[in-house]
Amino acid sequence: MNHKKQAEQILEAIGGKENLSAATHCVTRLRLALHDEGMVDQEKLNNIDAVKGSFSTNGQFQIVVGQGTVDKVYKELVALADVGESSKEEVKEASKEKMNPLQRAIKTLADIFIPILPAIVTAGLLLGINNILTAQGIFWDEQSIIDVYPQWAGIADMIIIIANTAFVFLPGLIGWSAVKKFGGSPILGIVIGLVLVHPDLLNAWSYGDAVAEGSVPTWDLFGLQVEKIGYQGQVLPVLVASYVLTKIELFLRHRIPDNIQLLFVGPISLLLTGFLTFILIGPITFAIGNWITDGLVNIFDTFAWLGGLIYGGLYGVLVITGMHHTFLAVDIQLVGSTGTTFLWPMLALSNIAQGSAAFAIWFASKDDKLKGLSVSSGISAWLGITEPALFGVNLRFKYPFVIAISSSAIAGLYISAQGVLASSIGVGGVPGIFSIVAEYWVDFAIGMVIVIVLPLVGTYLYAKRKRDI
Ligand SMILES: OC[C@H]1O[C@H](O[C@H]2O[C@H](CO)[C@@H](O)[C@H](O)[C@H]2O)[C@H](O)[C@@H](O)[C@@H]1O
Repeated sequence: MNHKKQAEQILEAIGGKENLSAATHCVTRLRLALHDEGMVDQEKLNNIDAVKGSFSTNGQFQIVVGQGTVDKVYKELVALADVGESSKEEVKEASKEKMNPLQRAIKTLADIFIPILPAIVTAGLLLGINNILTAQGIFWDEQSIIDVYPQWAGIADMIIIIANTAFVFLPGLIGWSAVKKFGGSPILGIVIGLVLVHPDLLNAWSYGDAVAEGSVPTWDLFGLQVEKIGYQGQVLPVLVASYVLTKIELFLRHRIPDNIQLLFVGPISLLLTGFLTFILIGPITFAIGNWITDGLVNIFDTFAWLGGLIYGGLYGVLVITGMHHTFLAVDIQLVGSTGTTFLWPMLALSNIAQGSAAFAIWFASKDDKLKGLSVSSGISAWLGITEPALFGVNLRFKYPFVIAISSSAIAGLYISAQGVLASSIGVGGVPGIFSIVAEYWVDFAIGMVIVIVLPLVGTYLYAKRKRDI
C-alpha cells in the first residue's frame, strides 16, 4: 500500500490541510481536530483503500485505518498537512473548543471514569469466577461448587478479596483519576479518596442499620455533631472532594514559594478538603447520590419493561454520542450502594446486538474489504468495544444499526421484566454473562439469543433483499 497516496486522498477528503487543526493517532485510528467537520466528503473518504470507517466523537473526527498502517499513514498526513505531530492531549484540547458546556461535562466524566475502567472490568470478571464457585443451583440443585468441594472455599474467598478491592477502595481510584483530570496532584487525589473509606469510619454499607439503631458515631466539633461515616462505593462525594482539593492545591501552588511548597501545599489542601468533605460535601452528595439511585431503582421497579425497552434501545445511540460513559458512573454508584446493577446487563446485550449485525454483513457481503471490516468489528463488539462496528459498518448502511437497536430494545424489555441483575460491571459483550447474578443466567441467556439471532437473521435477509453490499 502506498501510504503517501492514502494520506493525500484522506487529506483531500477531509477538506484539505486548511481544515486540519491538529492530528494524532491511536492503535487503529487517526484522531483529527478539524475546523469544520461539515467539509468532510464522506463518500470520498469511504472509498479510500486504507479507510475502514470514520466517525465523529467529542469534537474529534476519527478515521479507522487499522493496526500497523495507521502510524505510517499518520506520518505522511502530518508531513503533507504541515501540522506537526500532536499528542492525544493536544488534539483533545483542540477538539474541546467546539464543545458546549453539557458536552464538556460529559467528556469530563468520561475522562475520569475511562482510566479506571480496566480495574472495574477486572473486578467484574473475577466476581464472575467467584459467582461460578459459590452460587447454588448451577451444577447441583441447591448446592454450589464449594458446597460439594469444600476444599475450594479458601480459593473462592481469596478471589472475592482480590475482586472486591476495586469497589471497596473505589473512592481512591476515582480520586486519583479525578484530581489528575482537574489538574492537581494525583497522589493527593488517592489520599483524599482513601480518607473517605478509612477503616475507623462507620462503613457506608452499615449506615442504614446504624441509623435505624440510633448508633451512628459522631465527632463533636465545638458543639457541632458531624457523622463519622465512610463513603464506600459512592461516586459523588469523592468527585466533588477531588474538585475542591485541586482548586485549593492550585491556589496554594501559585502563592507559596517553590522551596516550601512541600511543607504547606499538601497538608493544607488535604486538611481543608477533609474537613469540608466530612462536614458538608460528604453528607450532601451522599444524600443526592442515594436519591438518584433510589429514584432510578423505583422507576425501574415500577416500569421495568418500559425502562428496559428505552435503555436497551437507546444505549447504541448513546455510544455514538459518547454520552454512554456517563452511565458508567451510574452503574458504579448502583453497584456501590445496592450491590448490583440492572442497567449494565442491557449494555452488554446492546453491544452484542451491534456485533451480531456486523457479523450478518460479513455473511451477506461479497466485498473483501467490507467482509474483513465486519468480521473484525463484530468480534470487537462481542468483546465490549462497539465503535468499529457502529461507525465502520452498521451506521454506514443504517439498517444493520436500526435492526441492532430494535433487537436490543426487545432484549432490554425482556431482561428488565425478569429483573436481571449484574453483580458488577464486567466485559460488556458475550463474556458479560459471568458478571450476571447466577440466578438470572437463564434469562440473560435468552436475552443473548434475542440479540444474536434477530440482528443476524434480520440484517442478513434485509441485505440480501437490498443487494447494496
Ligand atoms: O461501561 C462499562 C463498559 O465500558 C466499555 O464499553 C463501553 O465503552 C466502549 C468504548 O467507548 C463502547 O465501545 C461500548 O459500546 C460501551 O459499552 C467496555 O468495553 C465494556 O467492557 C464495559 O462493560
